Amino acid sequence: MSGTDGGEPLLEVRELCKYFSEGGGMLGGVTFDREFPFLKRQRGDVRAVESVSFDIEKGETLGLVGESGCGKSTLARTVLRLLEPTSGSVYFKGEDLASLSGEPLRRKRKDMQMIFQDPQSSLDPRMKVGPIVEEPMKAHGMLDEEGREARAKELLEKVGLDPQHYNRYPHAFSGGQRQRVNLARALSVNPDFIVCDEPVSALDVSIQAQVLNTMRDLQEEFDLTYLFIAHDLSVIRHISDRVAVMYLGQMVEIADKEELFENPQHPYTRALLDAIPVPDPRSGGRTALLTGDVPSPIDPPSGCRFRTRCPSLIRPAEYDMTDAEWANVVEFQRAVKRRSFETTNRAAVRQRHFADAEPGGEAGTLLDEAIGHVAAGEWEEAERLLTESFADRSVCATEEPAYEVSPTHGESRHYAACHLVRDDAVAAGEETELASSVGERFAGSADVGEADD
Ligand SMILES: Nc1ncnc2c1ncn2[C@@H]1O[C@H](COP(=O)(O)OP(=O)(O)OP(=O)(O)O)[C@@H](O)[C@H]1O
Repeated sequence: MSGTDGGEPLLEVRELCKYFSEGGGMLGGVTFDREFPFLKRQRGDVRAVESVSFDIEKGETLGLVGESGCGKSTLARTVLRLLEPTSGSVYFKGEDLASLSGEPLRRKRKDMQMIFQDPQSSLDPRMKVGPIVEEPMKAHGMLDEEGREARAKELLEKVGLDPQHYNRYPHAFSGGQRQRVNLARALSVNPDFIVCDEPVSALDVSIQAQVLNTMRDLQEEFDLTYLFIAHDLSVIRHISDRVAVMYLGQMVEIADKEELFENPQHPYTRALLDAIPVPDPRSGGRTALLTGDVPSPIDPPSGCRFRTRCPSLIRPAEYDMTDAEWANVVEFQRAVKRRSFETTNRAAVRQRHFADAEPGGEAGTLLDEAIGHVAAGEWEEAERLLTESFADRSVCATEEPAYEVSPTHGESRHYAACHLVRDDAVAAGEETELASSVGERFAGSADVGEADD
């Protein structure tokens, strides 16, 4: 899903995957605990980044947002080839980075710099800031000693520091100033592209905006392109032209900033936006929070990875249910999975979960069976029956979503990986292998649920 129209992309990322091996083992990936040998551990690859595609146009800032552990840093490092991709391609100025190694890759790296979250630990405390800024120039054989010193002083001034501080040590600077030193250091080799990994997260809120403004000024002056990672949507809103939202290793939505904030299409994006603290303390700060645990990237859910927490899971077409009945079924299935209530008897379970709306027909029969298991304390049986009969039959489980919709703000393309938008889509991804094997019965026939989020 290339993000932009018109201009040449500086960076093109295609179907990029990065898996971390968690060992294999002789027993087919199963290991045993030494202290508690009855405990088995399933090992497999951590699918940190899976099939990610996007473009970044020259001169723009793409904001990358998502909860901790969703794969933002791994994606950034894999794009820069600091980590070897498992598969997929990264084209920088039209050149496939995967085809480079050794000296040509090292030379290319000059054009692609990275700034990290913690300005403290990324600066060597034993070095003065002048030599710190000069270090990358030295490594790439740029200028002579005098030239490097002059450029370092000039850059210190450009990033908002006093060039007289050339001989100071990092500890003499505040957090914001240290991040400015990092900026000067990254700029020293005249890069085209800078990956900024949570560059202001460790700074006081009052300092964040100042550093972000400097970054924007530098972008203009030096014709820079940024991939800007943050978990804080207000920071993303401040700096980005377009925004990409990541969940459990995959892109779920990419759109123009205004489009993403004003017309979000993915329930995960909406949940993130709802979780932004609001300024009025009387409203309770946060309006809604994401519930449920993030599944393991070792064994992510089929279809849409967000479906196990999604407030808008689509009802399987084969069941005749009202929205309220379906909402109760989903809530019950998740509660059983979490074992989040005490087992009592059938009537109490019904009263607790289906007082206002209980489905009849085939769904009602299955539900009755599941409630019977719960009342008998047979949690596993209940969980299996509910998952197989309901959650796994949703199109959200059987088909991987990939759609493009028409934007209502701006010109950029709007990608949304959610089946809820399929009726409005101008383009859709191909049916996956999973869909054709598991979901044949449901493909093309599932109904779009109207559960509100
Ligand atoms: N070297 C590694 N070996 C195994 N798993 C890893 C490795 N690095 C990252 N992971 C796993 O990959 C997933 C993505 O991690 P990553 O650090 O990229 O996420 P993130 O979104 O940048 O998180 P944060 O905002 O906390 O930095 C996580 O499940 C993490 O545990």
